[in-house]
Amino acid sequence: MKVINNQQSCTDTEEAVHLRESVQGSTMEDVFRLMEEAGHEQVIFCRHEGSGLKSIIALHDTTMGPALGGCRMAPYRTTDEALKDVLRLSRGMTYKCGLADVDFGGGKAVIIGHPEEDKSPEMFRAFGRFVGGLNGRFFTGTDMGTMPEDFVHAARESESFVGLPVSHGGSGDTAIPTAYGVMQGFRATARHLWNSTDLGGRTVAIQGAGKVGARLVAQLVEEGARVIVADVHMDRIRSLVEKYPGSVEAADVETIHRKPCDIFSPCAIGGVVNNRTLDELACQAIVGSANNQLAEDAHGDRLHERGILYAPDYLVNAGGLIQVADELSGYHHERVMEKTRSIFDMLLKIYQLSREEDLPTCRAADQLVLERLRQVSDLKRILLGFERR
Ligand SMILES: NC(=O)c1ccc[n+]([C@@H]2O[C@H](COP(=O)([O-])OP(=O)(O)OC[C@H]3O[C@@H](n4cnc5c(N)ncnc54)[C@H](O)[C@@H]3O)[C@@H](O)[C@H]2O)c1
Repeated sequence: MKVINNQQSCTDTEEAVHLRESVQGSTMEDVFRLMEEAGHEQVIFCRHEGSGLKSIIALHDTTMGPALGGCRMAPYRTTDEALKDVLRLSRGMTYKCGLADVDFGGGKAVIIGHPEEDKSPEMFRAFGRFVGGLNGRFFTGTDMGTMPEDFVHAARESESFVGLPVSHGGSGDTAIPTAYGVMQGFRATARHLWNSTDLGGRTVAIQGAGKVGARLVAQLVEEGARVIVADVHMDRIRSLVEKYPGSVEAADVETIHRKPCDIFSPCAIGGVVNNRTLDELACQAIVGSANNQLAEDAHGDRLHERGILYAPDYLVNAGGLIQVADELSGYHHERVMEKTRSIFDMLLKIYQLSREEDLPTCRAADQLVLERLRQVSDLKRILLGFERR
């Protein structure tokens, strides 16, 4: 990042003066203020003229290990919007890694650009070089707007990439462990609410029948549950209703959250629990794969007041993260599924803490993450070795 000296020199161009004024005005100060507010360690701005790459990498917390998190590509309207997104997402990754009990910290990258128009192999190679320059402080892969194939180019420049296509050493579709983790979430919720992990006879309303949602429908039907499902792609719903007659019912995307059910499962978009939907929810619990289901933390407090049990999304959807993290220790499918199974126990622990301390579950989960960070940083006080400089 270019830092301009306070003093104006007599050789300054008009452009340099303008840049200094905008930097002095607020931008640099704001980046540090934003980093301070959420506790970020490092923010890196990357620009490559030839490929048009403009990227921001944010490392939130590396107490538990190198930062791990996807790289999102989106046509952000302003740098400010991109910066705020990467700061928010990277902080979320610290929490996700904390509860998933993986030895990684929180990080994320964004590339500013249109995923369908602006990509090129050179752009991802340039990104690969910037990530490589972090010398193992950050590992990344796909997120919204990026595909495993994009990182085949990036991986030519550095080894800090995960989630590559299987033909390039990646571990394959993360929706498999993600759906498995959500099933653990359903079972833990059933145990907590109804004292049995059996989902037979329960009604689950699933918003989004994509890679994760469609897998959940199949598994729930197999366990004897009744499923209500909505998706903006009507063909996906039609084929599920035809495949599972009598067990699956179609619902409208606008009203699925209002359907009376045991569990509402958001598996499409974020922010589904918001000021508009909160009072309309007719479920006993919310357990789903979508990221950032609560529009704001305060909505978690209101769910608690309403007596709706909320399974923190960053725990329940951690199966995909567990899989890509495992790639860095030589991927092993059974090990991934075993670790993903532990979402069941962790969720029960959160529900228990929430009940004992009358805390919203989202706050109980945050508390457990902070406790893990404290324990790991205490462990790291033990010196591993000494290298003569
Ligand atoms: N796949 C993973 O490993 C993984 C991991 C963690 C989190 N997640 C999150 O889980 C969610 C589902 O992931 P996925 O891999 O199944 O994605 P996907 O893109 O395969 O499926 C999403 C589905 O939601 C539908 N949809 C979009 N907007 C909708 C709306 N307003 N109402 C109803 N349906 C709508 C889409 O048509 C699509 O069928 C996403 O929010 C994703 O970020 C996924």
